[in-house]
Amino acid sequence: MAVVPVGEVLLRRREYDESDVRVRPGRGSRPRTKDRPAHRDAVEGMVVSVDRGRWGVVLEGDPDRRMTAMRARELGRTPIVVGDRVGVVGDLSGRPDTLARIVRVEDRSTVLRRTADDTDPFERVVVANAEQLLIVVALADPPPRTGLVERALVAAYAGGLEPMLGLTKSDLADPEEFAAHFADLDVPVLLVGQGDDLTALHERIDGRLTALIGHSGVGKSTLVNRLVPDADRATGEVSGVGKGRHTSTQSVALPLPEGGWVVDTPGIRSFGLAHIEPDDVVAAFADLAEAVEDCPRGCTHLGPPADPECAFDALEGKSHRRAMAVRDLLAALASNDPW
Ligand SMILES: Nc1nc2c(ncn2[C@@H]2O[C@H](COP(=O)(O)OP(=O)(O)OP(=O)(O)O)[C@@H](O)[C@H]2O)c(=O)[nH]1
Ligand SMILES: [Zn+2]
Repeated sequence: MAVVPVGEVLLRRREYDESDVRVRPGRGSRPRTKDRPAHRDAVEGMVVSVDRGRWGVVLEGDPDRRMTAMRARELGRTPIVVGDRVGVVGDLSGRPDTLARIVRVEDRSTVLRRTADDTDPFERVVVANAEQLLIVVALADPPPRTGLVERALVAAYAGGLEPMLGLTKSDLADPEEFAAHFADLDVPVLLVGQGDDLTALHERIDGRLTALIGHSGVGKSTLVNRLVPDADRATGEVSGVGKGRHTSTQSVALPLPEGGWVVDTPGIRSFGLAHIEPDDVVAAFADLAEAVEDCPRGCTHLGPPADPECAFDALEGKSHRRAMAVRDLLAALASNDPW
């Protein structure tokens, strides 16, 4: 039975659209909302799928207690996304043709966003409350692009997710050179290709909520099918309870047999970096967050010539190396090229 730990912050309630509230990990500055006395009897659930006005919800983290729900009218157009912690009332039996009602959406502890692209003009939260982001990258076929990974890392740090890199196709190319780019960030790097042993990955994802992203063709589906042996069936089941067919552009949470969830995020091609400030990224690193308190006001931490007095440049040793690696991420953020 999968049980997803519920962060203290998630127990507070949300009554309006806070999808624009920026999550600053480690600062304790969560948005405050008024407590809502109604629906005290609502049962806690997690959203595992979204399909045109219907949400797949599991009760208390148990994949076997799955139901379809609608959004209560009083929530208006409050976005509800995969990973959201919700309160549900009504028919919770999950039997065919029954519909529960989502009456509450809890504050999110993390948000992974995507920007607008040509298929979807709106910026959206793709996954809420994921503790980690597994960035799946092929070492060849297609060749890896550090820029793409840097942007994913920025989105993870700014959204409060712990990132890790999962490299595939190490049978086609040596991982060392690519992995070296990210060594100073202390991002865990795991081999997760077709022939790789997944024990180390399981140690990190079992019992937790992990979002997976990856460019088309990197082998993400191959990996998901190894992690969740009945993933295709699970996806089908989720769609079966909704209004229509599952659309492959929606995120879906899949239960790991060992407990915990992976959220597959098909079709994500860009991240909402335009709305991220350099300090949102820096905040993910305690030593660097402290250092930048000595930076001049408005410092973007890019170093000379833009920021000649950046405190990053006064650091030494490991912190300096990490600062320079973070500076590379901030440069990717500043350039704001799409993937
Ligand atoms: N050589 C090699 N091929 C792999 C590995 N992992 C996956 N592949 C192959 O790469 C191709 C793409 O894999 P998929 O799992 O479909 O990739 P995906 O990232 O889900 O791509 P989309 O389905 O397009 O989103 C398939 O032909 C896989 O068999 C690997 O570790 N090594
Ligand atoms: Zn600075």
